[in-house]
Amino acid sequence: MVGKVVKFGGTSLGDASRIARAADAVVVARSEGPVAVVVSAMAGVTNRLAGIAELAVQDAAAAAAAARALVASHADIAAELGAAPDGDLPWTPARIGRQLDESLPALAAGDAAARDILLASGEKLAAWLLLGVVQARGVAAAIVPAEVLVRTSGRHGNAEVDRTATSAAIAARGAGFWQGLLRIVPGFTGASPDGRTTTLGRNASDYSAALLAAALGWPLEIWTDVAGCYSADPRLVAGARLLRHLSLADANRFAHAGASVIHARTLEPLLERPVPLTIVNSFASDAQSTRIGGEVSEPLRGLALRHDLSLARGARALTAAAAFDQGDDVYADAPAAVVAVSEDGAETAVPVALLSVFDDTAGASLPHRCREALAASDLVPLALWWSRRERCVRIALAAADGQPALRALHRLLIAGDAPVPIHLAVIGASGRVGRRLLELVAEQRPSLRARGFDLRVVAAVNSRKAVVDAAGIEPAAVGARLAAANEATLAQWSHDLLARPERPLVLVDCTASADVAARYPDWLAAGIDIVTPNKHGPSAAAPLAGAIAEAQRQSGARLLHETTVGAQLPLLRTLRELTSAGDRVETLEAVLSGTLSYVLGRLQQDVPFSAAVREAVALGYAEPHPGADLSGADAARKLVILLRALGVAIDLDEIHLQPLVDAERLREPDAGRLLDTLEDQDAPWQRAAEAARAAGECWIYRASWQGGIAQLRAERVPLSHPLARLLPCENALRLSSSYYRAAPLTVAGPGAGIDLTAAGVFADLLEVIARHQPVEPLRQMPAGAPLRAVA
Ligand SMILES: NC(=O)C1=CN([C@@H]2O[C@H](COP(=O)(O)OP(=O)(O)OC[C@H]3O[C@@H](n4cnc5c(N)ncnc54)[C@H](O)[C@@H]3O)[C@@H](O)[C@H]2O)C=CC1
Ligand SMILES: N[C@@H](CC=O)C(=O)O
Repeated sequence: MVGKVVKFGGTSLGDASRIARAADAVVVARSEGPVAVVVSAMAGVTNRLAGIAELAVQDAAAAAAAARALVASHADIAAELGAAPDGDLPWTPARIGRQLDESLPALAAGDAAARDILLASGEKLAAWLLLGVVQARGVAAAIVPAEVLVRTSGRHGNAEVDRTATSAAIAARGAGFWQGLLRIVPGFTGASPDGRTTTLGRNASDYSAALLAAALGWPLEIWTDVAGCYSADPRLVAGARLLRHLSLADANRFAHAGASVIHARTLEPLLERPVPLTIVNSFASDAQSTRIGGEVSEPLRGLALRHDLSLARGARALTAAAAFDQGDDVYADAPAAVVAVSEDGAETAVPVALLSVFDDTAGASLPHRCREALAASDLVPLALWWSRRERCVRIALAAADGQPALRALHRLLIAGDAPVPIHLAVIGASGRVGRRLLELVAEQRPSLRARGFDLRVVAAVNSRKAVVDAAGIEPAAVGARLAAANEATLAQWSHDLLARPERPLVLVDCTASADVAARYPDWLAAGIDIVTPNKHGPSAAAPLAGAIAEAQRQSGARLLHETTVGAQLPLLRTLRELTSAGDRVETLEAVLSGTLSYVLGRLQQDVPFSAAVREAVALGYAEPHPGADLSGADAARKLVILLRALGVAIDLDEIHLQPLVDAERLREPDAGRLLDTLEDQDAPWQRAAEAARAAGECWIYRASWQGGIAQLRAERVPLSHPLARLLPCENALRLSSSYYRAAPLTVAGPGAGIDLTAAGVFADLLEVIARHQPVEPLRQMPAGAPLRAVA
């Protein structure tokens, strides 16, 4: 009976909930026939184990403590899942812990065999966890140690597999063994001829699974965090297409060129004994996948970029570059292999990008079309040649040109005139700003399409529910889709979103939630751009603010939040630009709260305080909880954001803040009940307004920064004061600086309101979108590189 081999990557087993989902998938698969499962270590565990191995050399006690903590964390997850395996177990966390303790002296001495025992324990612990959950779901299962199946050389750390001996060892167990119990095998691991544990090199669990599938003749499913193989890396190319059916040979050509997701080594056993391979996204609700092998295949059309190569300078260099295609795996394993050597043999290498372009429908015209596409994008290749062996065009480019060329060629050769999809996840989609933003998306979509972009809402979330749909959600249908959706926690929908492969993905946070803002570093690190009117992220204290900045720096994704101060007023960007041009703030005063500007303005028009607050709420100026406005806390966040734009390092707790109404009453969590308590403020505020009027003054809620002190409070100012002349809801800023000394820089206008805020958020969105123009401007050749094109 034919079964299947299912392999789970580290992200698919990243935490208790993911392990539970993996177990669910295994149970379903088992109900359909025999299954063997291969597991990676939980995400991050192999790196931690490698760190422990290094630590052991310097500080054995610290390494022992770290190893114990790591093992214990797996036992904790088993407890959380309520599932510890039973039966005849080859290992348990306790036994692995003892083994690691015992191997510490050898690890401290740098023993490679001990290091392999340590590294392999990640997969063993993951197998143990999955076994427990699968058994708890009523499936009879057992672990098979990889050491009894995978025969390798004794090269610890990166052992070579003896495929013949491995196939024989797997087959020797007999059909009944594999078809009876569900078998769980740790990936990445094997054993040397003398029976010692070896490891197969980084990311080798796919290879382990392929060895097992080929030996059993069973199809292989690799469950990972992407839906499969794309026509280009979807993190780099907007509009990359999922390749649904590839032949094994084409997948091998693509993988050799550096296409991500599948490693060429994984395909080797499958090429020898063909069985189909399917790549499945463990997290996506839609069932997209790439199937490799099998009866159906499509012509290969895609691009792969490698940027871990170097090209030596010198007259003969590029001619030699063509030898790249004749050499076997000159570049396959070395992190920065030299593609060619210079004439004098010196390795004065410059980093290059190597782009491989496959289009099996293009025939002999492909090199010519590539040249034209590069020229149309003002990109100059260092070399361009046809690889007869791989049937693709290879293009060597200056390293900085790699990604622009990838995007340009993908657009011009593969995607054609199809618009670039921009994927949107709207958080707070049922709120006032969120709903208006969705209307703008619907209204502006046609004009954006004419400019080559296809705006697609792929996720919509409110405080209780979430819809994620890669096929797109009509903006007008978001409300209904959310109403019909399942409940989802922030952790759940964030996790689903992080697993989405689509890029560009822009998360629009239209909440006022600190919990949502706390996730920004994770999303940014995953290359998800964020656009938001939520002040919690940009005004966050040091740890979160630092993590947000670092995630942007590392991934290149951006957080845009121009509306967090003054809604759509031209403020933050201008101030940042002035600061980068050398301006230095000296003093500033401002009215930053639209709500309080409105309320205090209406007092002057004899409207009672409590009625004015209700009006501000109804007009959409107030925060979801108006206590944030009345306490001054919302304005304080704006002052922090404003000062940071001016280069002043400041945190919220440094602001001297006087609330507009007493702090006790603001503890009321229910917004409606808070409004009901405000009537007793009417008389005192009426008296205060009259007294001010009698003195030729009015009340404003004034923000100031002077002598390094930032404060916010209600103040009386003469009617002639520039900040006194504002209409209700208007904001204003007066800034004196090194460039604005003679007369202050003044910006004033409506500073709150749903329409203006949503328009500002949309403007930020357009700025993010503009970065994804498919063709990028001309880049310079690296200075002083005497390279000669041989195209
Ligand atoms: N109204 C205005 O004039 C301006 C508003 N803003 C900001 O715009 C943002 C949105 O304001 P409104 O639309 O008035 O708020 P709202 O209360 O109408 O909507 C908030 C939305 O966020 C959702 N939400 C709350 N917590 C969530 C969570 N943890 N996970 C997922 N969704 C969650 C709610 O379900 C709702 O859909 C706020 O940050 C506000 O400060 C910024 C500038 C001006
Ligand atoms: N509640 C705010 C509006 C959004 O930032 C205000 O009143 O200014």
